[in-house]
Amino acid sequence: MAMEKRIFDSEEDLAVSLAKYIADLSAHFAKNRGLFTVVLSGGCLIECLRKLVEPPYVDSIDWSIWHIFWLDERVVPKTHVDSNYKLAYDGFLSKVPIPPDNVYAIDDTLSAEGAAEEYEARLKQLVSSKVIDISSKSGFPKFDLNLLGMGPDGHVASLFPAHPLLKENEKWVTFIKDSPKPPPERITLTFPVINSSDYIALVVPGAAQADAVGVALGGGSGQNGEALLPVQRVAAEGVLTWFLDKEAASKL
Ligand SMILES: O=C1O[C@H](COP(=O)(O)O)[C@@H](O)[C@H](O)[C@H]1O
Repeated sequence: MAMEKRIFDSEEDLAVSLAKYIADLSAHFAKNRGLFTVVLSGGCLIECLRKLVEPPYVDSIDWSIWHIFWLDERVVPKTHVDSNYKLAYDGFLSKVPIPPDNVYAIDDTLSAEGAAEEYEARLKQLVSSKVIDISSKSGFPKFDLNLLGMGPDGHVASLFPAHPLLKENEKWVTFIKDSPKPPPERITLTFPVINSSDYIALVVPGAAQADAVGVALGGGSGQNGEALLPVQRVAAEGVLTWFLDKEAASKL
């Protein structure tokens, strides 16, 4: 795995650089695949995408090739303030012409178990129709770009510290009913899927995440050499790029 760390003077500079990084990847995949599969997190990631919906990118990106997926979702209606879909729609998707059929939201009418099963089945269909690639290395779906955020406790997606879901290595999509961060019921992609991505951007602005960034990039480990934090299990099959601002990087 190739890993790169980018540290910016401000969150504004981070957002500018992130937009260029994503636009360049969109152009790369347009040329080489004619499709661009992008996984969105919730949280502050969406705010960090704000430069993409402004000129020059809003006009220059070929949005018709984009296919949007969710890294994780809360089991709430799409209109609920806690919905990652609503966050992404209000802050990003409503502002760019991605074809609505290419936006794969999680079914908000189902239970946590049902929604996870349904999303995994939908991903399988999209693998069959060749929208999503399969990793020849892992056998798991391989998204082109996975846009990850990280919580102050080092969680990514809905994969929390010391939770048994960290070790899920068969399912593509699973569910949690005891999330330590509300709301408790969520569905999430699993680590084998996250780590099969071609490109992962770990977008981490703000002082609240500094301790976790310090542990993760400082190589902190537990007694058996095990990763202390979920974020330390992130390892892109292709390239992992950290986008940090000065505050987030202050403990490095
Ligand atoms: O609950 C969640 O938290 C993480 C991190 O959120 P942030 O607000 O600290 O950026 C987010 O990436 C995930 O998608 C979300 O469901």
